[in-house]
Amino acid sequence: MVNSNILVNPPIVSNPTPEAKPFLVLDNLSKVYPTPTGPYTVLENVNLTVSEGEFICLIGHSGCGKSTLLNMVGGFTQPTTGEVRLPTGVVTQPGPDRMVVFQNYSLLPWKTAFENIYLAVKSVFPHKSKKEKIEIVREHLALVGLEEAADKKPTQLSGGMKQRVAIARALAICPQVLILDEPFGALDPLTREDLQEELLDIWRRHQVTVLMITHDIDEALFLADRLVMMTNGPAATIGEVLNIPFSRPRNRAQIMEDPTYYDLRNYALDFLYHRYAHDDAA
Ligand SMILES: Nc1ncnc2c1ncn2[C@@H]1O[C@H](COP(=O)(O)OP(=O)(O)OP(=O)(O)O)[C@@H](O)[C@H]1O
Repeated sequence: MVNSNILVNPPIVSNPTPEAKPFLVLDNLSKVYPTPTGPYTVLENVNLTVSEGEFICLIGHSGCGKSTLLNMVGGFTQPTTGEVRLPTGVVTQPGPDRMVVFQNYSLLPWKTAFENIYLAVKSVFPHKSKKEKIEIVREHLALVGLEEAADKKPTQLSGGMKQRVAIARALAICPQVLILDEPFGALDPLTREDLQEELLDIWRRHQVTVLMITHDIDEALFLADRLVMMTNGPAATIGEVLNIPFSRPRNRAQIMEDPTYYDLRNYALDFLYHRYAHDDAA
């Protein structure tokens, strides 16, 4: 267990609403599921305002409702109360402006890497010429360094390569928000670190707004502008939001030499394993 008294410089804890212009707004969201034993409140009073191009990581114990929250942003499930807003309006259904990448890659196994991306591009840009669509696919395969693997099927790709294809497919249709549900959870540590660096590079070039679930505090501290820490369910909510002040582009070795890194890390660990310890995790 981590003792919060050991913090030398307490990290800056931000309010959920930054001063920058709001882009994605989670406004007083709650989610209640009907169950055989009565209504079950998963989330309550969730408020968060995200700026355009921000990188947000979400952390919290298993079952607290992180996926439920991102599913509401994705439009796959509707909030019981409150709403998710983008400048284009209230989110009521899935749309190409919000693309999701899951941990299990979700590629079509009978299609090649190229075809998996092409299908997504074709469905979102039906009016583009075939030449343009092929160009978009090639450009995005190159973005994730997979030009050579274009004709391989998912079974011929490693986990890291499959996840690169899934990210390329999501970005090829130019979403405004990229939703990542523990995208690197199934990867070995070295591949995971490579993909974190690639994701940061892609994010910088695409200027996409990212919401990412992770169970890994170090991953969140390397990637995010802000780390959203969830309380435990039932009726989970956002407990605190940590500002992660490291300048960009980030260098992992440099960050790990910075005492602030350990202040933030200890603070997040204390939140998860002391203040909001989970029965199974405490
Ligand atoms: N359709 C549903 N009906 C009833 N309960 C549900 C439904 N979907 C999810 N839940 C419950 O809501 C809670 C939150 O689930 P969710 O998958 O959002 O958590 P999570 O934080 O993403 O978990 P993990 O980190 O393990 O993926 C869990 O208790 C889950 O059992």
